[in-house]
Amino acid sequence: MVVLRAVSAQSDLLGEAPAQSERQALLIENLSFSYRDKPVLDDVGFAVEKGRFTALLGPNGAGKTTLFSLITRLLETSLGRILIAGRDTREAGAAALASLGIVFQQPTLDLDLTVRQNLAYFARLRGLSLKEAGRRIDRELTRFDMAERARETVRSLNGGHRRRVEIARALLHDPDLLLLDEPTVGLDAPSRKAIVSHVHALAGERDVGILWATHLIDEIREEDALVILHEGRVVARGISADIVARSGPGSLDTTFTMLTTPTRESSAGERA
Ligand SMILES: Nc1ncnc2c1ncn2[C@@H]1O[C@H](COP(=O)(O)OP(=O)(O)OP(=O)(O)O)[C@@H](O)[C@H]1O
Repeated sequence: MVVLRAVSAQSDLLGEAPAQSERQALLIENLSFSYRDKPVLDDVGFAVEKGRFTALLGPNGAGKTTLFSLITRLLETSLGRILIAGRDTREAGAAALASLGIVFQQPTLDLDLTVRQNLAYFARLRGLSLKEAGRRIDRELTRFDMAERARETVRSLNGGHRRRVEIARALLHDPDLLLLDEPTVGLDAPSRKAIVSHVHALAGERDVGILWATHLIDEIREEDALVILHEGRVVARGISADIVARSGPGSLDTTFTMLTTPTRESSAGERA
C-alpha cells in the first residue's frame, strides 16, 4: 500500500518540466552526471524564478552539492543544459557565471581580515571601483544588521554573523541567482532562524532567484518553491503547500519521508 502510494505520488508531484522563460534566474534541463561509473544525477530538471525562494530539499547523498558543482562549472557534464539568467553555462562560460552568487557549505572567509576587508577584496575581484565597492559594502552590511561589525576581524564573530558576511559578499555584484549550499549547518537555533528569515526576505526585495539546498524541513515555508531531490532524481517540484496537498493528508515532513524512504519494491518500480 505504502509502496503504491509512493510511486503514484511521484508522478503526480512532478508535473510538466519547466520551459525557458524570461523571469528565470536558473533553468536546469535533463541534467545527468556520474562520478566515473557511479550515476549521481539522473535527468534533473527544474527552474528558479527571480524574486522567489526555492528550496532544494534532499537527504544526505541526494546529489545537492554535485548539482551546485555543475551549476558553478567545478564539474562538467555533456548531458543536459544549465541556463543562468538565460545564458547557457557551457556556451556563455564566464558571462553566465557573472550573474551568479554562491555561499558554499564550507566557510571561505579570511578569518584574520576584518569584515570590510573581506568584502572589499571580493568586490575588487569582481571589478567594482573603490567607490562603488564601498557603497555596496555599506548597503549589504546594513541589510544584514552587520554595519557596526565592519571593523572587527571575522575570527571574532560567531558562526551566524560569519554566515551573514558570506551572504553579503555573495550579493555585492547584484547577481540574478544566489546559491546557498546548506548555509545553516553548524549554527545554533536562533542564528539559523535569523539567516532563514533574512534570506527569505531578500528574494522579494532584490528580485534575486534563490536556490537554498537543505535537508531541514523547518527552513521551508508553505509559499516557497520546492524541489525534492532523492538519489539523484527530482521526485517533486512546485509550491511547497501544493506538493503537500497533492500528496495526501499530512505535513511536508510526511511527504518528504514518503518520497525519500523507498522500499525495495518502490525502488524497482521507479526504475522500471
Ligand atoms: N568526488 C566524488 N567521487 C565519487 N562519488 C562522490 C563524490 N562526491 C560525492 N559523491 C557521491 O555522490 C552522491 C551525491 O553526493 P552529494 O555530496 O552531491 O550529495 P548531497 O545531497 O550534497 O549530500 P550531503 O548533504 O551529504 O552533502 C553521494 O552518493 C556521494 O557519496
